[in-house]
Amino acid sequence: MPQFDEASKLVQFYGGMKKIIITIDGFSSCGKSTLAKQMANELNYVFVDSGAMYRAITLYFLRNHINWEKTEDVVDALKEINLEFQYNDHSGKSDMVLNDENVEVLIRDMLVSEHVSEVAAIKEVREFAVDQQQRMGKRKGLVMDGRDIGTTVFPRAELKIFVTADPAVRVERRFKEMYEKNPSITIEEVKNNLEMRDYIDSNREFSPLRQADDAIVLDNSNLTRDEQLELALEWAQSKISCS
Ligand SMILES: Nc1ncnc2c1ncn2[C@@H]1O[C@H](COP(=O)(O)OP(=O)(O)OP(=O)(O)O)[C@@H](O)[C@H]1O
Ligand SMILES: Nc1ccn([C@@H]2O[C@H](COP(=O)(O)O)[C@@H](O)[C@H]2O)c(=O)n1
Repeated sequence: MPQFDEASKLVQFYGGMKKIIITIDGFSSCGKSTLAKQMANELNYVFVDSGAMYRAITLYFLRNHINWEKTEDVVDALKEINLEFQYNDHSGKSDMVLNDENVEVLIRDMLVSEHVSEVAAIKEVREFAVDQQQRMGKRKGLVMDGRDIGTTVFPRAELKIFVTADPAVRVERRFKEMYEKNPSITIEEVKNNLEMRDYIDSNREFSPLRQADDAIVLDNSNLTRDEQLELALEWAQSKISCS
Protein backbone atom coordinates (compact mmCIF):
# COMPACT_ATOMS: atom_id res chain seq x y z
CA MET A 1 0.00 0.00 0.00
CA PRO A 2 1.67 3.32 -1.01
CA GLN A 3 2.24 5.93 1.70
CA PHE A 4 1.24 9.52 0.94
CA ASP A 5 2.13 12.63 2.88
CA GLU A 6 -0.61 15.12 3.74
CA ALA A 7 -0.02 17.33 0.68
CA SER A 8 -0.19 14.40 -1.74
CA LYS A 9 -3.38 13.22 -0.07
CA LEU A 10 -4.96 16.64 -0.63
CA VAL A 11 -3.84 16.76 -4.27
CA GLN A 12 -5.22 13.23 -4.75
CA PHE A 13 -8.46 14.16 -3.02
CA TYR A 14 -9.05 17.37 -4.98
CA GLY A 15 -7.54 15.98 -8.19
CA GLY A 16 -10.60 13.87 -8.92
CA MET A 17 -13.11 16.57 -7.98
CA LYS A 18 -14.76 19.15 -10.18
CA LYS A 19 -12.70 22.34 -10.35
CA ILE A 20 -14.14 25.71 -9.39
CA ILE A 21 -13.16 29.38 -9.61
CA ILE A 22 -12.27 31.13 -6.34
CA THR A 23 -12.11 34.92 -6.24
CA ILE A 24 -10.42 36.89 -3.47
CA ASP A 25 -11.01 40.63 -3.33
CA GLY A 26 -10.39 43.31 -0.75
CA PHE A 27 -8.48 46.45 0.20
CA SER A 28 -4.73 46.90 -0.11
CA SER A 29 -2.45 44.74 1.98
CA CYS A 30 -5.11 42.72 3.76
CA GLY A 31 -3.54 39.39 2.80
CA LYS A 32 -5.38 38.52 -0.42
CA SER A 33 -2.35 37.23 -2.34
CA THR A 34 -1.08 35.32 0.68
CA LEU A 35 -4.38 33.51 1.03
CA ALA A 36 -4.81 32.99 -2.72
CA LYS A 37 -1.36 31.42 -3.00
CA GLN A 38 -1.97 29.18 0.03
CA MET A 39 -5.31 27.98 -1.34
CA ALA A 40 -3.96 27.35 -4.83
CA ASN A 41 -1.12 25.27 -3.36
CA GLU A 42 -3.46 23.16 -1.25
CA LEU A 43 -6.00 22.63 -4.00
CA ASN A 44 -3.44 22.25 -6.78
CA TYR A 45 -5.09 25.19 -8.55
CA VAL A 46 -3.52 28.01 -10.58
CA PHE A 47 -2.95 31.22 -8.62
CA VAL A 48 -3.21 34.57 -10.41
CA ASP A 49 -2.26 37.87 -8.77
CA SER A 50 -4.25 40.26 -10.99
CA GLY A 51 -2.68 43.31 -9.30
CA ALA A 52 0.66 42.29 -10.82
CA MET A 53 -0.82 42.88 -14.27
CA TYR A 54 -1.86 46.46 -13.44
CA ARG A 55 1.54 47.03 -11.86
CA ALA A 56 3.36 45.78 -14.99
CA ILE A 57 1.26 48.03 -17.24
CA THR A 58 2.08 50.97 -14.95
CA LEU A 59 5.79 50.14 -15.10
CA TYR A 60 5.61 50.13 -18.91
CA PHE A 61 3.80 53.49 -18.96
CA LEU A 62 6.33 55.06 -16.58
CA ARG A 63 9.37 53.74 -18.43
CA ASN A 64 8.06 54.80 -21.81
CA HIS A 65 6.73 58.18 -20.65
CA ILE A 66 3.21 57.38 -21.79
CA ASN A 67 0.76 60.19 -21.11
CA TRP A 68 -2.07 58.09 -19.67
CA GLU A 69 -4.44 61.04 -19.69
CA LYS A 70 -4.59 60.67 -23.51
CA THR A 71 -6.75 57.72 -24.54
CA GLU A 72 -5.03 57.41 -27.91
CA ASP A 73 -1.61 57.09 -26.29
CA VAL A 74 -2.93 54.49 -23.86
CA VAL A 75 -4.49 52.42 -26.64
CA ASP A 76 -1.27 52.54 -28.70
CA ALA A 77 0.87 51.64 -25.69
CA LEU A 78 -1.32 48.66 -24.76
CA LYS A 79 -0.67 47.20 -28.23
CA GLU A 80 3.01 46.99 -27.30
CA ILE A 81 2.46 45.18 -24.01
CA ASN A 82 2.67 41.43 -23.60
CA LEU A 83 2.01 40.06 -20.12
CA GLU A 84 2.80 36.54 -19.00
CA PHE A 85 3.07 34.67 -15.72
CA GLN A 86 6.10 32.41 -15.28
CA TYR A 87 6.23 29.90 -12.44
CA ASN A 88 9.12 30.46 -10.02
CA ASP A 89 10.13 27.27 -8.18
CA HIS A 90 11.89 29.25 -5.48
CA SER A 91 8.94 31.45 -4.40
CA GLY A 92 6.30 28.86 -5.26
CA LYS A 93 4.31 31.45 -7.23
CA SER A 94 4.33 32.95 -10.69
CA ASP A 95 6.45 35.95 -11.56
CA MET A 96 5.18 38.74 -13.78
CA VAL A 97 6.89 38.86 -17.15
CA LEU A 98 6.50 42.04 -19.21
CA ASN A 99 7.60 41.77 -22.86
CA ASP A 100 9.94 38.85 -22.00
CA GLU A 101 11.48 40.63 -18.98
CA ASN A 102 10.92 39.31 -15.45
CA VAL A 103 9.65 42.42 -13.61
CA GLU A 104 8.39 40.72 -10.44
CA VAL A 105 10.67 42.75 -8.17
CA LEU A 106 10.45 46.06 -10.07
CA ILE A 107 6.65 46.18 -10.01
CA ARG A 108 6.65 46.15 -6.17
CA ASP A 109 8.63 49.41 -6.10
CA MET A 110 7.06 52.42 -4.38
CA LEU A 111 7.13 54.45 -7.63
CA VAL A 112 4.84 51.90 -9.27
CA SER A 113 2.64 51.74 -6.14
CA GLU A 114 2.24 55.52 -6.29
CA HIS A 115 0.78 55.45 -9.82
CA VAL A 116 -0.82 52.04 -10.25
CA SER A 117 -4.30 52.99 -9.03
CA GLU A 118 -4.48 55.94 -11.44
CA VAL A 119 -3.51 53.67 -14.33
CA ALA A 120 -5.86 50.88 -13.19
CA ALA A 121 -8.77 53.33 -13.22
CA ILE A 122 -8.50 53.77 -17.02
CA LYS A 123 -11.28 51.97 -18.90
CA GLU A 124 -9.04 50.73 -21.74
CA VAL A 125 -6.46 49.40 -19.28
CA ARG A 126 -9.14 47.48 -17.39
CA GLU A 127 -10.61 46.01 -20.57
CA PHE A 128 -7.13 44.88 -21.62
CA ALA A 129 -6.46 43.16 -18.27
CA VAL A 130 -9.95 41.73 -17.68
CA ASP A 131 -10.01 40.07 -21.10
CA GLN A 132 -6.80 38.18 -20.30
CA GLN A 133 -7.97 37.32 -16.78
CA GLN A 134 -11.23 35.84 -18.07
CA ARG A 135 -9.32 33.69 -20.56
CA MET A 136 -7.21 32.30 -17.69
CA GLY A 137 -10.42 31.09 -16.03
CA LYS A 138 -11.71 29.07 -18.99
CA ARG A 139 -10.56 25.75 -17.53
CA LYS A 140 -11.45 26.66 -13.93
CA GLY A 141 -9.19 25.37 -11.13
CA LEU A 142 -8.14 28.96 -10.50
CA VAL A 143 -7.70 31.26 -7.49
CA MET A 144 -7.44 34.90 -8.56
CA ASP A 145 -7.06 37.87 -6.22
CA GLY A 146 -7.66 41.54 -6.89
CA ARG A 147 -10.26 44.27 -6.54
CA ASP A 148 -12.99 43.37 -9.05
CA ILE A 149 -12.52 39.64 -9.52
CA GLY A 150 -15.79 38.53 -7.88
CA THR A 151 -17.78 41.47 -9.25
CA THR A 152 -16.57 41.97 -12.86
CA VAL A 153 -14.05 39.35 -13.92
CA PHE A 154 -15.85 36.23 -12.64
CA PRO A 155 -19.31 37.33 -11.43
CA ARG A 156 -20.42 33.66 -11.50
CA ALA A 157 -17.47 32.26 -9.53
CA GLU A 158 -18.43 29.39 -7.22
CA LEU A 159 -16.59 30.85 -4.19
CA LYS A 160 -16.02 34.55 -3.56
CA ILE A 161 -14.05 35.72 -0.55
CA PHE A 162 -13.78 39.36 0.52
CA VAL A 163 -10.77 39.74 2.79
CA THR A 164 -10.58 42.54 5.27
CA ALA A 165 -8.30 43.55 8.15
CA ASP A 166 -8.04 46.50 10.48
CA PRO A 167 -6.31 49.42 8.62
CA ALA A 168 -3.58 49.74 11.28
CA VAL A 169 -2.85 46.01 11.00
CA ARG A 170 -2.63 46.30 7.21
CA VAL A 171 -0.18 49.21 7.42
CA GLU A 172 1.96 47.38 9.96
CA ARG A 173 2.11 44.21 7.87
CA ARG A 174 3.03 46.03 4.66
CA PHE A 175 5.57 48.24 6.45
CA LYS A 176 7.27 45.17 7.91
CA GLU A 177 7.46 43.57 4.48
CA MET A 178 8.78 46.69 2.71
CA TYR A 179 11.23 47.63 5.46
CA GLU A 180 13.06 44.33 4.94
CA LYS A 181 13.73 45.33 1.32
CA ASN A 182 14.21 49.06 1.91
CA PRO A 183 15.04 50.22 5.48
CA SER A 184 14.66 53.89 4.50
CA ILE A 185 10.90 53.49 4.01
CA THR A 186 8.72 55.16 6.66
CA ILE A 187 5.46 53.97 8.13
CA GLU A 188 3.81 57.25 6.97
CA GLU A 189 4.77 56.55 3.35
CA VAL A 190 3.24 53.10 3.56
CA LYS A 191 0.09 54.36 5.30
CA ASN A 192 -0.40 57.19 2.78
CA ASN A 193 0.05 54.84 -0.14
CA LEU A 194 -2.48 52.30 1.17
CA GLU A 195 -5.03 55.04 1.93
CA MET A 196 -4.57 56.67 -1.48
CA ARG A 197 -4.92 53.38 -3.38
CA ASP A 198 -7.96 52.29 -1.38
CA TYR A 199 -9.61 55.66 -2.04
CA ILE A 200 -8.95 55.63 -5.81
CA ASP A 201 -9.80 51.92 -6.16
CA SER A 202 -13.12 52.36 -4.32
CA ASN A 203 -14.17 55.56 -6.07
CA ARG A 204 -13.19 55.00 -9.70
CA GLU A 205 -15.89 55.00 -12.36
CA PHE A 206 -15.17 51.60 -13.94
CA SER A 207 -15.28 48.46 -11.81
CA PRO A 208 -14.69 50.06 -8.42
CA LEU A 209 -13.63 47.88 -5.51
CA ARG A 210 -16.82 46.47 -3.97
CA GLN A 211 -17.73 43.46 -1.93
CA ALA A 212 -19.84 41.17 -4.18
CA ASP A 213 -23.30 40.49 -2.71
CA ASP A 214 -22.56 36.78 -2.56
CA ALA A 215 -19.02 37.09 -1.14
CA ILE A 216 -18.04 35.64 2.24
CA VAL A 217 -16.19 38.16 4.40
CA LEU A 218 -12.95 37.03 6.02
CA ASP A 219 -11.57 39.44 8.64
CA ASN A 220 -8.02 38.24 9.30
CA SER A 221 -6.95 41.03 11.71
CA ASN A 222 -6.47 38.46 14.44
CA LEU A 223 -5.90 35.35 12.39
CA THR A 224 -2.60 33.70 11.56
CA ARG A 225 -1.90 32.67 7.98
CA ASP A 226 -2.68 29.04 8.89
CA GLU A 227 -5.97 29.96 10.58
CA GLN A 228 -7.17 31.98 7.58
CA LEU A 229 -6.24 29.11 5.26
CA GLU A 230 -8.11 26.58 7.37
CA LEU A 231 -11.31 28.66 7.27
CA ALA A 232 -11.12 29.37 3.55
CA LEU A 233 -10.39 25.72 2.72
CA GLU A 234 -13.53 24.66 4.59
CA TRP A 235 -15.57 27.03 2.40
CA ALA A 236 -13.82 25.75 -0.73
CA GLN A 237 -14.41 22.11 0.22
CA SER A 238 -18.11 22.70 0.67
CA LYS A 239 -18.38 24.54 -2.69
CA ILE A 240 -16.33 21.88 -4.50
CA SER A 241 -18.40 19.02 -3.12
CA CYS A 242 -21.71 20.61 -4.14
CA SER A 243 -20.64 21.92 -7.57
N1 LIG B 1 -2.87 36.49 8.56
C1 LIG B 1 -1.75 37.20 8.44
N2 LIG B 1 -1.02 37.52 9.52
C2 LIG B 1 0.11 38.27 9.43
N3 LIG B 1 0.60 38.75 8.27
C3 LIG B 1 -0.07 38.45 7.15
C4 LIG B 1 -1.27 37.68 7.16
N4 LIG B 1 -1.73 37.57 5.90
C5 LIG B 1 -0.85 38.24 5.13
N5 LIG B 1 0.15 38.76 5.87
C6 LIG B 1 1.28 39.62 5.42
O1 LIG B 1 0.70 40.88 5.11
C7 LIG B 1 1.37 41.47 4.00
C8 LIG B 1 0.34 41.80 2.92
O2 LIG B 1 -0.17 40.56 2.43
P1 LIG B 1 -0.52 40.36 0.90
O3 LIG B 1 0.57 40.85 0.04
O4 LIG B 1 -0.98 38.97 0.75
O5 LIG B 1 -1.75 41.36 0.80
P2 LIG B 1 -2.63 41.78 -0.46
O6 LIG B 1 -4.00 41.98 0.05
O7 LIG B 1 -2.43 40.83 -1.57
O8 LIG B 1 -1.96 43.18 -0.78
P3 LIG B 1 -2.00 44.09 -2.09
O9 LIG B 1 -3.34 43.98 -2.69
O10 LIG B 1 -1.72 45.45 -1.56
O11 LIG B 1 -0.92 43.55 -2.97
C9 LIG B 1 2.42 40.47 3.55
O12 LIG B 1 3.65 40.84 4.12
C10 LIG B 1 1.93 39.14 4.13
O13 LIG B 1 2.97 38.25 4.38
N1 LIG C 1 -8.26 43.31 -9.89
C1 LIG C 1 -7.49 44.38 -9.63
C2 LIG C 1 -6.23 44.23 -9.04
C3 LIG C 1 -5.47 45.35 -8.81
N2 LIG C 1 -5.95 46.56 -9.19
C4 LIG C 1 -5.13 47.76 -9.05
O1 LIG C 1 -3.76 47.45 -8.97
C5 LIG C 1 -3.20 47.97 -7.77
C6 LIG C 1 -2.12 47.05 -7.28
O2 LIG C 1 -2.69 45.83 -6.87
P1 LIG C 1 -2.02 44.95 -5.72
O3 LIG C 1 -2.98 43.83 -5.50
O4 LIG C 1 -0.71 44.51 -6.23
O5 LIG C 1 -1.87 45.84 -4.55
C7 LIG C 1 -4.39 48.18 -6.83
O6 LIG C 1 -4.17 49.20 -5.88
C8 LIG C 1 -5.47 48.58 -7.82
O7 LIG C 1 -5.35 49.94 -8.16
C9 LIG C 1 -7.18 46.68 -9.73
O8 LIG C 1 -7.65 47.79 -10.05
N3 LIG C 1 -7.94 45.58 -9.95
